[in-house]
Amino acid sequence: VLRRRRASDGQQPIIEICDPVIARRALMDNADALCNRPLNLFPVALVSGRRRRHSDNITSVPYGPRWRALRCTLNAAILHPSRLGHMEPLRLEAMDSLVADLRARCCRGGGESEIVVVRDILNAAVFPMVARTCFGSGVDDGHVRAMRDLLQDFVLAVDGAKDFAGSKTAKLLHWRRWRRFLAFRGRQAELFLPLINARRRDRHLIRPSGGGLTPYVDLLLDVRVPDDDDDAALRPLTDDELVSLLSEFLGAGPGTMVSSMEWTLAHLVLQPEVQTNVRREVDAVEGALSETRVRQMSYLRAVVMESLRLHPPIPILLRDVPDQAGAAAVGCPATVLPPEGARAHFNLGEIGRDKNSWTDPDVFRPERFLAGGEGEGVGLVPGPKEIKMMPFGAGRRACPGGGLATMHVRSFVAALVREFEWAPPRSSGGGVDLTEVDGFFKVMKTPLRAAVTLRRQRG
Ligand code: HEM
Repeated sequence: VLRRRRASDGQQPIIEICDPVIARRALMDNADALCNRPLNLFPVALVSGRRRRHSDNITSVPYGPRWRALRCTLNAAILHPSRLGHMEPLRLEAMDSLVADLRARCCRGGGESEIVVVRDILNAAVFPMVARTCFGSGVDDGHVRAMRDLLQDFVLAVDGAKDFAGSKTAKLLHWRRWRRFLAFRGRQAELFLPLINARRRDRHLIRPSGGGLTPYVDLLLDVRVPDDDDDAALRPLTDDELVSLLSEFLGAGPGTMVSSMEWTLAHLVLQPEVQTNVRREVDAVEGALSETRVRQMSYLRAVVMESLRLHPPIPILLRDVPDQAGAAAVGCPATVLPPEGARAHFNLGEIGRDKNSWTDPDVFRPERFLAGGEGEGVGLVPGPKEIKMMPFGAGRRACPGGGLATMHVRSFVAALVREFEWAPPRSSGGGVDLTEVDGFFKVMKTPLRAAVTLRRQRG
């Protein structure tokens, strides 16, 4: 339940929490004691060599006025439920282009089923949508591809960097990888700054993208944050901060959503009866898969919730345990806390599979989230009473993007199930391997390959 082990870089002990009751006590009852992430773990902070107070995106900024200003900016204009509708044109466009692409592949194959690597087709559809949420609809395909490649390389480098974070000796040993890692920030700046400057220059002339959606970069250009030395004085964001916040948005969104879509489709491939139930619900709806229509699909919601319970796309939630109050919050005797503090790792996969919360916790059974089921009333982010799962975290630093992300995931799955049949590939072994790999994201060790067959032509 409560495991203690030392971090691989030998720096701070890790307190691993797998019990939802301890997680609730730590993150809800003792929210004040645990409201920051361990900064020395963030490769971005390592690369920039910044001091703590200069950390510069929402994930890494310490809890306080600057965090509040940045988080409110993202929430108010993009993630707030009242704004989600503005995202609809971009989402429908991305779904249409994914469906058209898959349909063309099926037709070229003469109506036979086509084998697709699901992660690849999803990445190709989701990333451009998120990039346009950031930079506006005018950003060209070449730039979008370059950003996607860079972010993918970054995720790979971060996964590789884990074993040498913080340790000087290890850094020397892995100096090649380290240098490559150092180069990322420069490459991000080279790629993003021309786009930021173009928006700086032209944004007043350009209509908002996606039917009223103001690109994230425009919001960031307008925001004023408390100054580092004087909270009462406000200043615009620096170029460095802009690059970091945009990278965070591009990194947080597509990877998590594609992971969730891939896991969900894997279960639909393995359990055709679940796929049929989703299809029945989706087929009952005529016309575009608007947000309003998708919201009414309760079985689809249950399927996505069940997928998030079993395979939370972010495997571990991190908190800095700086002092005795923090140690007490995670149920750790203060006497075992070394002067340099500790890190708390909340294992989201194990918390979602707790046998005291769920019957047959390892079984994929969406019905548990329907009315009368044991998961009825469980939300994306837990309330103060109880934690049964927390794929979007909990407490002050919980993910602000859950509403948007699950709307994207549900809509894409609905579109793909409406147009195509999904089955295991008959050739090449034919199996679906549900083995997980925990890196930056929780992904399928063997990327899902599925046999896709066109169901019907839509007018
Ligand atoms: C399925 C998709 C997603 C999952 C599973 C996910 C999960 C998470 C988790 C577990 C955390 C840590 C929460 C904590 O420490 O308590 C987090 C933080 C965060 N997420 Fe997400 N996320 C998703 C999508 C998104 C999207 C689409 C955005 C932005 C548009 C986003 C923005 C953020 C930000 C800014 C934070 C840091 C919040 C803070 O420190 O105040 N996420 N996310």
